[in-house]
Amino acid sequence: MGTYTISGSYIQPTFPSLGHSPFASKLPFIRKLGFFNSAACAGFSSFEVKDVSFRPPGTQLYLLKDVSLSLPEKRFGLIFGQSGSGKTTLLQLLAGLSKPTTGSICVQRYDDKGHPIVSPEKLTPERVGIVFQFPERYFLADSVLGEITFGWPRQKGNLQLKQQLALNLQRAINWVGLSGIPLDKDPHSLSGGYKRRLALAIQLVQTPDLLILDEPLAGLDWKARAELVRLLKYLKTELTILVVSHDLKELAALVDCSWRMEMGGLLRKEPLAL
Ligand SMILES: Nc1ncnc2c1ncn2[C@@H]1O[C@H](COP(=O)(O)OP(=O)(O)OP(=O)(O)O)[C@@H](O)[C@H]1O
Repeated sequence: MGTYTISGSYIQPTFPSLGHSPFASKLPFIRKLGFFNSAACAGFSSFEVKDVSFRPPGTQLYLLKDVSLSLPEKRFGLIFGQSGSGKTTLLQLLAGLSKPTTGSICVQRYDDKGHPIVSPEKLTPERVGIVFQFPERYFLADSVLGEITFGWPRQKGNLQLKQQLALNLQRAINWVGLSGIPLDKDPHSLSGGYKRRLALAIQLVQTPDLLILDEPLAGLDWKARAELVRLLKYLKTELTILVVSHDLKELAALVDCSWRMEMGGLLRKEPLAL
């Protein structure tokens, strides 16, 4: 693993060449590294799912049928619906973990008047951060810093990328309110709420254009849930967030767009009725 100099609240990673890490094959697919800097120009972007159907390879059953949705940047979207209806399946497609059988998942740029500018771009996995249900179950490192940097490049070179990662790391830790936690603390010893913050920080290091959360409040006590909702309210000012959750009441104040997933993988827009 790389080594890190921690001085005050600053972190300086150094990356020795380790060749092929024995952990590489176990690297969870959620630790994707990538960068995308949204073009700073007028107008806005929207994440657009168009007529997506999905049938797992080798099966005849469609889990999603003609799903369409549009989520403008810096908005908070919520998908709800019965267990087994296909919500997680849709998130996996958005994160690029499976490919739609038909349909497209794109980012469309619009001008100030809402007219599309240029052709839609494919939403690539590097532009998406995903935090699965109970992300703490996938923690592998024995320190907070090790957990955040687990998927970072270990080989020599690409200094610019590493410097950028270190800066992003500092920002992600501040964003999620982990700056008071020693970076050498065992992540397994954190409280439930802080484990979720850590899972978020891991994804925020890559500055995702779209942050996807599957049941972010599940399994937390009331206090940790309230704190996480507050954190999501703040993150919403910086990022586009799409959440799958059964906790409609607690998230309602954050939600800009909502959809119900019907059994059989049919998605329809539906405002929250609380
Ligand atoms: N690879 C697969 N092959 C066949 N069926 C699958 C596959 N993956 C998921 N399913 C089935 O697809 C349906 C939708 O699953 P999914 O996990 O997306 O539902 P969900 O709405 O997220 O449920 P929950 O709220 O319980 O997480 C379920 O019936 C599930 O068993």
